[in-house]
Amino acid sequence: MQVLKFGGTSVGSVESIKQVIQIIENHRQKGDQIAVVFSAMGGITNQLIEIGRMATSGETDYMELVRRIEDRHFNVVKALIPVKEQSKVFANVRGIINELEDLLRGVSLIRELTLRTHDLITSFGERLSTTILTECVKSRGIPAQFCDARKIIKTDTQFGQAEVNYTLTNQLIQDYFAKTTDLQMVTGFIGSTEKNETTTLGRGGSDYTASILGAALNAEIIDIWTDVDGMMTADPRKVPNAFNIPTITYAEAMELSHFGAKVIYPPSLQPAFARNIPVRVLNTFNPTHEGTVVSRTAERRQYTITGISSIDDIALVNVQGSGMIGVAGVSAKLFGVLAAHKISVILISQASSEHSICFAIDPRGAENVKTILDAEFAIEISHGHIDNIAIERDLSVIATVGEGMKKSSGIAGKLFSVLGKNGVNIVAVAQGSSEINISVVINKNNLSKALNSLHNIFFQSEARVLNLYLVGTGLIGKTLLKQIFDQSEYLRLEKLLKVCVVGMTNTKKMLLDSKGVSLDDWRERLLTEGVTTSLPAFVEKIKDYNLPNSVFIDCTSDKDIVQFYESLLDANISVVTPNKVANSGPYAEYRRLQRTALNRGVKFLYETNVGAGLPIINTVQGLMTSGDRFLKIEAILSGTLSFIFNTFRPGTSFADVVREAKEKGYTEPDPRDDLSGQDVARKILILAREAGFPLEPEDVTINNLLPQSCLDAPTIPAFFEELENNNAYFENLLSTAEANGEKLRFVASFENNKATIGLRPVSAEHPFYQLTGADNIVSFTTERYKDRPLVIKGPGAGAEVTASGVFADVVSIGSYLA
Ligand SMILES: NC(=O)C1=CN([C@@H]2O[C@H](COP(=O)(O)OP(=O)(O)OC[C@H]3O[C@@H](n4cnc5c(N)ncnc54)[C@H](OP(=O)(O)O)[C@@H]3O)[C@@H](O)[C@H]2O)C=CC1
Ligand SMILES: N[C@@H](CC=O)C(=O)O
Ligand code: NA
Repeated sequence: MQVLKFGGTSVGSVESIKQVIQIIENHRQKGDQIAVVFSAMGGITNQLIEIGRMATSGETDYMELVRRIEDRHFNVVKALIPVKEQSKVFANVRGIINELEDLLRGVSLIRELTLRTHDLITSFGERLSTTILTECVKSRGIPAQFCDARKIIKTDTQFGQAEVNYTLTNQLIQDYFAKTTDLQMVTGFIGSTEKNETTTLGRGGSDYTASILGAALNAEIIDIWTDVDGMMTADPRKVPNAFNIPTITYAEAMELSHFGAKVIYPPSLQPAFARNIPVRVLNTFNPTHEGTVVSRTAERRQYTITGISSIDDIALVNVQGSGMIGVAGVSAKLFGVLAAHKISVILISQASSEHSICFAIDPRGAENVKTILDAEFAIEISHGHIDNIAIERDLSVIATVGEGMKKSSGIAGKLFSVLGKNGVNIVAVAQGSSEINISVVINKNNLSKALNSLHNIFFQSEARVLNLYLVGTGLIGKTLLKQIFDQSEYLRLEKLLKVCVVGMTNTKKMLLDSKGVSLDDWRERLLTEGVTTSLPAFVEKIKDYNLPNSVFIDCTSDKDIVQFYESLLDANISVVTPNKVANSGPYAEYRRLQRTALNRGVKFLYETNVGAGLPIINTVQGLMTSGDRFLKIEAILSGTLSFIFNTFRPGTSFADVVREAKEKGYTEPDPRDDLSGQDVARKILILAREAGFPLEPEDVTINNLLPQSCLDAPTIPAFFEELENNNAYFENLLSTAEANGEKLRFVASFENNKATIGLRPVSAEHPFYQLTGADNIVSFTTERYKDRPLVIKGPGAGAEVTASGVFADVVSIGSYLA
């Protein structure tokens, strides 16, 4: 025997009823022995409740609503039952409606609606739907019989939420089914007392009917047909990556449903659970989908977590005071008074110090609870044993549920760590010793971020999502976007990383899309959909979005953007940048950013500040971490100047060589920064700081290479003009060096707390002599690398190598967050 139950949407329209009939026919064709339970047509129960209310308050137009109910059922008859059989069914439906009308007339006369009458009125929904469904099935040649559940489900007299008398009910069901071979079409939701008064079974009523029936008949399975593909790992409206759960245990379903998953109401499945009968949740509108099987034990799973659920709005009540420590009976009194006032408590947490108890409630009742507790604990409060009763609002609870969590270590660690890394403060925690639910209370504004980051971390076959915000779509920015686009498939498959660019801006326009901007047409979208921008507006948007695993990438050379870094890091957003400005300003500012990132558990990465993609900063940090000490740094740190002095020949134009360096993407946006030595000064300053020396910008001595007129040039074109004017000067520099068999190198050095940069002729024996192209070279002499220095050498400028360095920093944040 299999029991099928169809909910309100499944029997809500002609089209859906066709699906239902098809499902029933499929079972019949397979020879399955089935019984079918029906809810009222979607919306009818609420209408009946409204009609009851109207009749009680003397509103006469309730008859209009009754007409509409009748019409809706008649329309199904007209559409699904052959014409010659219709009149009999119309008469049948009319008979039921007449009974309802008589009842309502009585109610409107006495102007009183008891719970008992209320139950009787609402019973008409299931009686009407099941009557029609029975006729529809019969008209297709299936021997079916209408079964009024009031004959077989016996309850007490708690109208509205009656208790089932299982001994009597099981016997009645078994006797009834023993006597018939016809397909039984059973009204859900309703039963009757021993005196045959109509009762209803409360929330989840028709599921309950199916469960009672299944248990009494020892069914193989109970199929609950709904309008969704079973239960999901999270609410898909809040977590777009949520997916179907194929199997779940009763206990898990219970924990998840308590937290708002509305697909089924697991307490109504208790009779099936007690007899170990699996319940399958299926979709009438997608009948081939496997749905979710709820059973006593779930199969071995891929994930330790089964689902994540939330109650979006709660208030937390905190009862605290030194007078509570070691005093028995405080919680009994507290929860006793709450129970007496029928206040439902969602979550409780008490630390072993016994100094405070906090509990979560529906925020609508918060003021009332405060009044009640203030009165109940008035004496304790006046004596100072209990502080004031404090209410905290705008909170949410997230429940992470799964049998796989039992006796499995590291789950809580992972949960707290991912929330921590995303800046989600945990206000309260509760985990029962059943170990299948860890509930955390957080601020409501972090709910979406928390749900999505937890879902992302616990359902591991999914790629981790990294949300990127890019400022600067110039040379480095656009190259980075291209590299991310080209590499996205690899990252997804090999690194389980989904890199989403959710925001981008330049000086003209910004574009934000929380689903991610596709990187094949970002340029067009930025141009057409982008809106007027400013850095404060962009940063504000980022904070509003409040997405998990966020990274801010500064690919500008802007000097003012630095002011936003700290607040971004503070909001748990990592920062990656090739822009050297932040790290080469006042030392205190540099330190503050480092500390903020550290305190917040996020990353501030800038490998490309020195030597573009060459692993220079990482190397220094590695040496520092492992306890080495720096004695001397000697380096060529400008790709531009390297290129220039490797390319310039007497008799050619120095300005043209600088132009070529710019075209090749080696120079700063403003090439005066390179030629003035400013860029190199910043780099050696950053290196010295990374090596543990608290240098200020003015501690770097710049031996300038340019004639004064070039330094004074007010604009970039004027600068190039001055370079042309001074060609002889540059030729002279070069030929003097060459006459001595030397080459010109712009060298930065740091030793004995002193940083110096400047042009230096080097002879053939010097390791910097052989440098070609736009290469950089850095030589570190340290305690451990004293006899022979540690040397890093290679291309130190250019779009591809720089963007790839930025990219590597971004990906390392992905690995860190995972
Ligand atoms: N080239 C190289 O080899 C290396 C470069 N770097 C660093 O990379 C950074 C970027 O260089 P590059 O790509 O060549 O520079 P570009 O001039 O090509 O691009 C800069 C981008 O930043 C945008 N921008 C500037 N200021 C703002 C602002 N206030 N708000 C929003 N957007 C802004 C510009 O907007 P718009 O398009 O509207 O002008 C532009 O898109 C620099 O800091 C540089 O030092 C670091 C290592 C190596
Ligand atoms: N302009 C710089 C680029 C890297 O920071 C250089 O030439 O090295
Ligand atoms: Na580097």
